[in-house]
Amino acid sequence: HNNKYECGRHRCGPQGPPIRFPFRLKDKEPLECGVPGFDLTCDHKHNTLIEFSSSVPQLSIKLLVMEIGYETNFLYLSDPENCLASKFLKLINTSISPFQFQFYNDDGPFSISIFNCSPDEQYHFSCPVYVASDESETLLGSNLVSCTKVFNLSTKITGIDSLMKNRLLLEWPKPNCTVCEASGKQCMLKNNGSNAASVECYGSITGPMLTKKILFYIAGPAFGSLLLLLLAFMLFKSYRYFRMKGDQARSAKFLEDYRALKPTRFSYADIKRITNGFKDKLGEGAHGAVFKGKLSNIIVAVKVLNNTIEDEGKDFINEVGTIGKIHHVNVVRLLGFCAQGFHRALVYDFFSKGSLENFITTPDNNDIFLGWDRLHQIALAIAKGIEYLHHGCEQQILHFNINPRNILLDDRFTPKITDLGLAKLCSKDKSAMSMTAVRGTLGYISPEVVSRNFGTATNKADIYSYGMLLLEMVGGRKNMVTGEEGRSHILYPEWAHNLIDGGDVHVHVEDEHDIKIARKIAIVGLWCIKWDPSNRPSAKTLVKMLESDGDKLTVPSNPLTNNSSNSRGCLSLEGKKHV
Ligand SMILES: Nc1ncnc2c1ncn2[C@@H]1O[C@H](COP(=O)(O)OP(=O)(O)OP(=O)(O)O)[C@@H](O)[C@H]1O
Repeated sequence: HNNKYECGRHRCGPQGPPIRFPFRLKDKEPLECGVPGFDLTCDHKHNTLIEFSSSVPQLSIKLLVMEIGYETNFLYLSDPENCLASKFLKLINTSISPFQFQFYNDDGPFSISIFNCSPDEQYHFSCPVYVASDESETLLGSNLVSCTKVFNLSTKITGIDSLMKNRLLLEWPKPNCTVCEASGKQCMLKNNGSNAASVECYGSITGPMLTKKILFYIAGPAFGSLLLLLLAFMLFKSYRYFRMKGDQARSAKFLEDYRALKPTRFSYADIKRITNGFKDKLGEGAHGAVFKGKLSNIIVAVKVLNNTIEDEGKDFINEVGTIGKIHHVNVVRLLGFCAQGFHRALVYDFFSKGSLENFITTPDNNDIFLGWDRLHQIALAIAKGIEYLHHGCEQQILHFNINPRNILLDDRFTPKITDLGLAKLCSKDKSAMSMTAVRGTLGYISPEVVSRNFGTATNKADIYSYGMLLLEMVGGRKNMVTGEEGRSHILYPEWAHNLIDGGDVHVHVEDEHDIKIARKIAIVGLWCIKWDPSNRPSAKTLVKMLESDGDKLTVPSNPLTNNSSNSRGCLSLEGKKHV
């Protein structure tokens, strides 16, 4: 009993049956681990063997233990030489105690025949002796013409057929551990092994067997998983390494392009990485969503375009090439782009203050209002940006969508015109409500762009939009009117003329200097929105007008003078100082 925990820990090989009471691994386990007659051994191939010895040495045989049915008291054997039939002849003449062959209970004895076949026939069989449970049938079926019957046996032993399959079933009546086994416990003889009929249960099978089980069922897979993990880790490391190498190369290329003021082409995977899986969304416009990203320590904004078509993106790349050549302090620079399958993206510098729209407000909104000097600087800088687009490039560039949302501000409130050429880059407009991709944003579109009846669209369309933007900056109101009622105001903003009434600016302004600025911006704005494009100033003139002190600027006439007094778009400024 002291050694009981030494018992039941063995197996000859990973596939072999577990060896526990009443079996014992001879020479490895103490005697009390098993019962006499149940000794097993292992061969050098890790097979489990049982020996049935006889006083006549030639009759002693060793068979392979394939399976031990501890809960059913069955032992499944086979012959390592694959000639179980000949071994069977010896077995029935040998004591196989404590085992017995399985017996029929009901059907009584039956006969078997054992044949010796000529060498010619023997190749059909694994060994010279053939067993048939039904003589004639087997002989006919197998056409054993050159076999001679060597043995006839009338027996109640069942399962003889399985000898042909090299399988023999033995059972042991005692000791009977089925109860212990069924309850997951270990089994041992009572009273120190004096009576094989009487057993008791203790511990659990999983206890002593655990080490083995751990080895075979847990440690094995665990080790395998560990190996897999190690492999995966190494793969991941090398992937990271090559990715890092790739990233470094891309970063180097990007920095090179950046210095050369050239947009870099990125793959969609790059775009994903730059935006960290599109994590930080800055906003969404009519053409797509904008995400914050990082590239070689440069913070970028990535615009992922909607409504793209899958093609080689040649037009897109050409267009991007043109836009990529545009470099001006007041125009957003295109750092890179992506054209892969359906994917189209544009990579720009990131501007922390967002768009000018965030700062369109009345002067009394101290938290947002930028101050008249700064507004003036912004207005002038935008005009310079437009002047560059219209007159400073090889090819005239028309924006067609100047509006406060498309003016971004950097840390020092330097304005940058963005969304350049987007109308051309995008195949279709998503939001028919607020935008017409080719024409611009409602509220900023010039009459001739809305309808060709009013003339042809020229660079003066951008001047019109810019004028609306200036008037918004002064009036502090959003120039977007939606719904049926607002339609006429979009076409011609009467309210803008009310900003300047009789030469005075109708905005809440205290300081003389500020009044001058507000007046100047408003007058320039009004000139820009003249109905006839030819009456609008060019971008060059705009710059001059805004750079002048403004005293000599005349207020343009209001084409709607007759009904302007009851204008629905009138700016309500009650209670504020009229200057
Ligand atoms: N380069 C950038 N840096 C910082 N923010 C940006 C940048 N580009 C765009 N944004 C922000 O992303 C949001 C969406 O911009 P986007 O240009 O797509 O739309 P929009 O101009 O508002 O609309 P639309 O495209 O219809 O004119 C806006 O809030 C804008 O301020």
